[in-house]
Amino acid sequence: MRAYGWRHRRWRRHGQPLLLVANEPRLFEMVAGLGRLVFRYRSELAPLVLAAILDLTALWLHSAHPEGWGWVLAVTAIAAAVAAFRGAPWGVVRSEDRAYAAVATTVAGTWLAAATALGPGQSPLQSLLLVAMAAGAIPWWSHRRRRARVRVDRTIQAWPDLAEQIGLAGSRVLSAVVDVWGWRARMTLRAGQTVADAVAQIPAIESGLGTRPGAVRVEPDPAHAGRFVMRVLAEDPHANAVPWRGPAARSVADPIRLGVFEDAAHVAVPMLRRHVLVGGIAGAGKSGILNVIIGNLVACPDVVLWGIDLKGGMELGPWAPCLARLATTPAEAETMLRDAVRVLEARARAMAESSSRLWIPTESTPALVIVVDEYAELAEQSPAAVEYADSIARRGRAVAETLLAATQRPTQQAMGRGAIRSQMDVRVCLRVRERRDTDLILGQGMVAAGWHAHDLDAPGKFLVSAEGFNHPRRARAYLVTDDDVRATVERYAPDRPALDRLSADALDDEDVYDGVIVDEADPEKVLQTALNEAPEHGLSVPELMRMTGMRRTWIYDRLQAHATQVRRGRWRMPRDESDG
Ligand SMILES: Nc1ncnc2c1ncn2[C@@H]1O[C@H](COP(=O)(O)OP(=O)(O)OP(=O)(O)O)[C@@H](O)[C@H]1O
Repeated sequence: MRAYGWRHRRWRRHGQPLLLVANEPRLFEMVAGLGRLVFRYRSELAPLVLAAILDLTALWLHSAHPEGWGWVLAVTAIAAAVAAFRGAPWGVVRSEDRAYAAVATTVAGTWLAAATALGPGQSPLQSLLLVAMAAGAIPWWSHRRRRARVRVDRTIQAWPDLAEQIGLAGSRVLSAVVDVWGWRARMTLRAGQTVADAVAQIPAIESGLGTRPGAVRVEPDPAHAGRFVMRVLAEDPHANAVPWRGPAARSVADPIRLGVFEDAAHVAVPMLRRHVLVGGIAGAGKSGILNVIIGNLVACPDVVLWGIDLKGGMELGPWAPCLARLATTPAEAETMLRDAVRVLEARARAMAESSSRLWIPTESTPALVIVVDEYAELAEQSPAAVEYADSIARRGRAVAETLLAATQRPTQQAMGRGAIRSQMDVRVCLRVRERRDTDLILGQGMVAAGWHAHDLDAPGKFLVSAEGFNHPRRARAYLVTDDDVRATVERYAPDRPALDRLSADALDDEDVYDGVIVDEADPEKVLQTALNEAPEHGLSVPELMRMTGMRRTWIYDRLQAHATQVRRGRWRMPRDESDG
């Protein structure tokens, strides 16, 4: 059946003779269809259109002002220079694009000048025009960003229909830009709809736009509840590992750069006075995140690092020379956390006496960060340790004593009974198996708000929730290789700080070193005893400095003479000597 439009109704009302219009609609439709086609493919047709315009202009100039070819050349030279140096009027910024614009302007202008003087029909001007057009058209047609812009234009035009089909009827595209990885658009929703509606429709949007699954991101507009930014990633910016370039932090107060967002911005998270929870399935990259954080903190002279690794030191062992203490058994972990509580209390007392509210980390009064790899293991094997950790989580911020804990599923059971999970200020969520695990790591309701960690598809990809990080932006952590760890340890281990006097005094040496009883009057004897009784993984120089009260060079002299290095930066007496 034929559909009759407004033209028929108007003609019927005004009595237009039917005979005259019999073939006109078809002709009209054909012309309109052709016009639509030309408009749709205007970008692709640009070289042909330019050649036609040049021909017609040359025809007119040759007949009206054949002597004006000199002016044409002068204008060409100026236009080519402006295109080359400013990218104007085409608005191009990249040097290759400016070069293309300048060459195209020069060729077109020179041809026009010649055709103005000789006439466009003069042989071989038409052949030259054809060759030049073909040569210029090939890079034009194959230009990636041009094609992307055209695709975006078409998508924007088609959006109203698409929006109906994907359940976002009434939404509109306000503006769109093509970027390195794809394109992004500012969108507005129909009154009453929210970003949550757009988030819920992400798979439908991907299907409607014909992208690969996981290519669309929806980010709320902080200034308007009914608007959002939609990013469409033609390529995954995080497809390849992002190499770590070494520590960027120089103080524990500096934000730590964990990796990069999809727009290549750094993920720089402040960690001073913040407890950090890193969660994700096995192999998701938890140790990788810990490595990035530790790799930065070891370069900060105002923080002391302690580590707990109940996998026998497998994960944190390589950092041992930079850790003032490393616990690898539940008993050591319990002692360490108990000591941390003592440090906390000593600092709190000192601050109360001096009426100060915050412990300011400096090289002589460093912050204390306790790294716990696989927290669930600790909770299972040492409930007493968890009591101490709980206390640190609740009271540690003011005295600059914080926890950095990694675990697979931070259920209440895995985290121990206390309030530790709720005290975690920075949450880093790597890939999880089930949606509800995201809520476990990041907090209740986060999946519904668009934090889809179950969609992360490679190790090291993560979402971060912290103060100032309120939107689910995907990021990928830097990859810290074993060589990076070795180089960083070598560079920074000799300069690691010891705890301040007040904190060190709060520790009971008897307990700390598994029953080593030291005679404080004689540092030589203290050193001898400590090295004899040192644990399997040895003692670090800062620990020995604290025990003996002597300087680094004094310790090194004696270590070189008597002790062996069991691991980089960790010392004890050779076994036969200590046994004897
Ligand atoms: N940022 C990253 N970029 C690329 N690959 C990574 C990244 N982080 C980790 N990986 C890869 O993933 C593997 C597993 O990472 P990692 O050991 O950190 O995971 P995990 O979550 O700690 O696992 P587990 O719970 O078994 O200890 C690594 O061997 C590494 O090859």
